[in-house]
Amino acid sequence: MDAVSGLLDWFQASGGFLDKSHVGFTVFPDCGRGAVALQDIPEGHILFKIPRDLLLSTETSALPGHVGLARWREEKMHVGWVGLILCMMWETAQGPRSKWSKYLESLPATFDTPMFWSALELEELKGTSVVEKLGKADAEREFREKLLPMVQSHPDLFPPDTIPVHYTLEIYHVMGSRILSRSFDVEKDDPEDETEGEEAGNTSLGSAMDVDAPQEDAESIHSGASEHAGQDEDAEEEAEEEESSGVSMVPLADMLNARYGSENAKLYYEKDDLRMVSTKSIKAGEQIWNTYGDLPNAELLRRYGHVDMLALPNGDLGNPGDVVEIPADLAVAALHMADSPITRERIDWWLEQGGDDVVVLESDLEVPLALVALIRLLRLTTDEWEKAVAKDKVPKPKLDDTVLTVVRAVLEHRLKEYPSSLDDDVVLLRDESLPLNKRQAVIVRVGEKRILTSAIQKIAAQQSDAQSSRKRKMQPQEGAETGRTSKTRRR
Ligand SMILES: C[S@@+](CC[C@H](N)C(=O)[O-])C[C@H]1O[C@@H](n2cnc3c(N)ncnc32)[C@H](O)[C@@H]1O
Repeated sequence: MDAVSGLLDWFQASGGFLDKSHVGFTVFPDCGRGAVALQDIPEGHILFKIPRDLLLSTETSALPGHVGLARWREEKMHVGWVGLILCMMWETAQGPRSKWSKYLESLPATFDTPMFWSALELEELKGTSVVEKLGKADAEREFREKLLPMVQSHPDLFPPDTIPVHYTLEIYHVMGSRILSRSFDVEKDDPEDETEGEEAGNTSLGSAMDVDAPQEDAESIHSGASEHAGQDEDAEEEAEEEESSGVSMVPLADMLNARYGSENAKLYYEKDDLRMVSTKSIKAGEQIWNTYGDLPNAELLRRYGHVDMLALPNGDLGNPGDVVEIPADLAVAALHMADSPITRERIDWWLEQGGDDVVVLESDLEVPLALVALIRLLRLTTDEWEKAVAKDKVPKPKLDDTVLTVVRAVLEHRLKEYPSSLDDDVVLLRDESLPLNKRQAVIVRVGEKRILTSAIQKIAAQQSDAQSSRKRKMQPQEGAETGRTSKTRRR
């Protein structure tokens, strides 16, 4: 725990407050370092406070000022995470001269996240959405096209002999992963905002983890993190609007682990500091958990490198937050429609109307309404389609038997995207010698396949009920016959 005690000394010497009588830090066997209650903690208790100037961001690092703020923006260093990554590299290169050297030393330098997996390991994630979301190629493009030119054109700030030591692609990925797994999106301290103390600013947006508004009016907004990777031209233009300067590394707050449904502490912001506050009473000896937004295992693995395994209501082990992402294109395939200009036109219109290109099936197994609306749109006759466009109206998500049959076909197609069967994967998980990355990949697939399989079974049951009821309606009704018979008899 040397790294932690050094970090705590630095934290307190730099103006941070830690309630040492209530909060300790230790290593948990299955989640690494984390916080523990040293005595019973009531709800609403301040566990620690981080002065805003201890946050590490493009606002607090001196680097953007040294480069020149105009140049920084011209080179688009304020878009995405590349600017913060460069600040973290530069602060590390400053060694003990950096205010954050003790903090940076304490951060992990290796990760279990799929960003660092081999091609063979990534194969295990086939069928899940993890691989396409990694954005490794786009991240590396940012490194080559934005970060390196900036570094090479400022030998005063980045001496050439330090480039192979501190500004490599490998370190770039490590810094990106530190941000992905540990940053917070912190609302700027707005000098225009005249309100005092607790009324500071607006609610922050979500980054790796959320920071909430001041406790009284705390209202959490979960929004996607503006990740450094995967930004195409359009997204980049949008991102320009969305400045990334609030994305901050927050010492100590990033030492808390999280598990589905276990949150008992949360980070709030005030005008001058951020505060980790208990959101429930916590018993002595219990872990102090933050929340990462109760994410599905696919996202936990991609961002944090771990998965959640809890007892589910049906007795299985898994993550209640698991979901299956279904590309809208699968509806086209399930309807046996050709990938023609006509089909493309409808899909493009769907997207223009605000429809998503991916629909999400959750563990409640409810058929996603967006999928129903999309299927109905694709099935419109030419006349109906033209009317829908003229009225600017996407069909209502009415689920009838025909649409249900297509939904089932979509889910069956989706299930086939995984190379192995659910049963095979369940057997695989019994093998205790399975390497960690493979085990986590199998856990992700199993969670998703269980949802798909159960949803298909549920639809099959609905279809067979509907079929039986149709048969009953078509057959002469027994009651009526009996009635006639009895009438006849009576006669
Ligand atoms: C914000 S940091 C928390 C502190 C971290 N445990 C450490 O040792 O520095 C997030 C990282 O903690 C680990 N972690 C958090 N919650 C976990 C959990 N429920 N199970 C396993 N690992 C977890 C993951 O490695 C994740 O990337």
